[in-house]
Amino acid sequence: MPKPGMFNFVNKATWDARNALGSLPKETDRKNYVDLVSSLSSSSEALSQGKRGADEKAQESKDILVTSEDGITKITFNRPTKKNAISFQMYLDIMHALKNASTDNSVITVFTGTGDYYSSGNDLKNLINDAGEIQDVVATSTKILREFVNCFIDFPKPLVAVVNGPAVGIAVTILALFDAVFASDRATFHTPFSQLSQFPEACSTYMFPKIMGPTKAAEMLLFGKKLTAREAWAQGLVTEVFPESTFETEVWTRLKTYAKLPPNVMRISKELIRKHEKQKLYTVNAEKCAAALERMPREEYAKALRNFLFRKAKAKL
Ligand SMILES: CCCCC/C=C/CC(=O)SCCNC(=O)CCNC(=O)[C@H](O)C(C)(C)COP(=O)(O)OP(=O)(O)OC[C@H]1O[C@@H](n2cnc3c(N)ncnc32)[C@H](O)[C@@H]1OP(=O)(O)O
Repeated sequence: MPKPGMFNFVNKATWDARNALGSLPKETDRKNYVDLVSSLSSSSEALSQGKRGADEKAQESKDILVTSEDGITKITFNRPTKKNAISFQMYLDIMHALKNASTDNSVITVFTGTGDYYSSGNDLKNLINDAGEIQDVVATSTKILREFVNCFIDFPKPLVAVVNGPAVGIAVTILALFDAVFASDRATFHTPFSQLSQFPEACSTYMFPKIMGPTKAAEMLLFGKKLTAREAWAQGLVTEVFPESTFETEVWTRLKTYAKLPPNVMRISKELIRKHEKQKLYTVNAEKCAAALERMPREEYAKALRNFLFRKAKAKL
């Protein structure tokens, strides 16, 4: 083989390395190569395990709790004083937790909330700065949102929501990407997007009509109708509703049984279920994000935000 040119970096490096070996017998050359690759792969595994361990520690932020027990990784919205509203940091922590959960030893992954709420959705204060001024952070939000939703589309193991109380906004829409949704009869499901001058996210514009039919989906996504747990079950968004008094015991007993099912077959079945939809879901997610960036009526949005942020002060007047 003639010596490759100086800008042909990879081939030149290969050529130089081979040349340096001189006339080594082919078999010895092959064995050395296999030994080298084996040593590299075991050290890179150790490195990634060490890194994963460090990541696990890093993700123990106070607002998102991650625990793993009985084959179940539990991701908890843990910001009860703010009704578990999801801050920017929490979106990042959840993505991190999902990435770890996809490769840890657990069989299923579960989301739930601390306190009386499951989650009040996006933290509306994500969009204001320390001085209380509304900022145009739509571009940043859109980027995080797209990656966040893709993590749910791609999540390879069974994903279950244990909806312990009211859920609002993105905490509701994302449920359509879960494999099972267990709700307390105290839970409600509210998507006030028009009231907030926002577009429905998390592929709900595609998944909700598919799950509940277009008119029921429009009732939720366009008109912001709040559903009770039983209504959400009747529309197919919720798998099963449990009485509040026995909710935790019944649900966790059930989940522990599910976590004993063979993990590989569940993972492959989930892949087969989602396979034909994946491309569509990525597209819908990207389209919603592009619409938020380019077509969001910012004045209406700012007004809706101001109404929420200053509602308590107004009520006192
Ligand atoms: C990366 C970005 C991605 C963007 C993705 C977009 C998603 C869209 C959505 O999720 S839209 C949905 C947004 N959520 C809401 O509109 C809910 C707003 N909150 C409320 O309407 C009410 O707070 C309530 C109905 C959830 C609860 O009412 P209640 O009267 O029982 O309690 P308080 O209002 O006093 O709430 C207690 C404190 O919690 C704060 N809080 C609650 N929800 C949010 C929230 N979503 N964002 C920010 N803060 C929230 C509330 O302000 C109180 O705090 P305070 O005690 O400091 O006043």
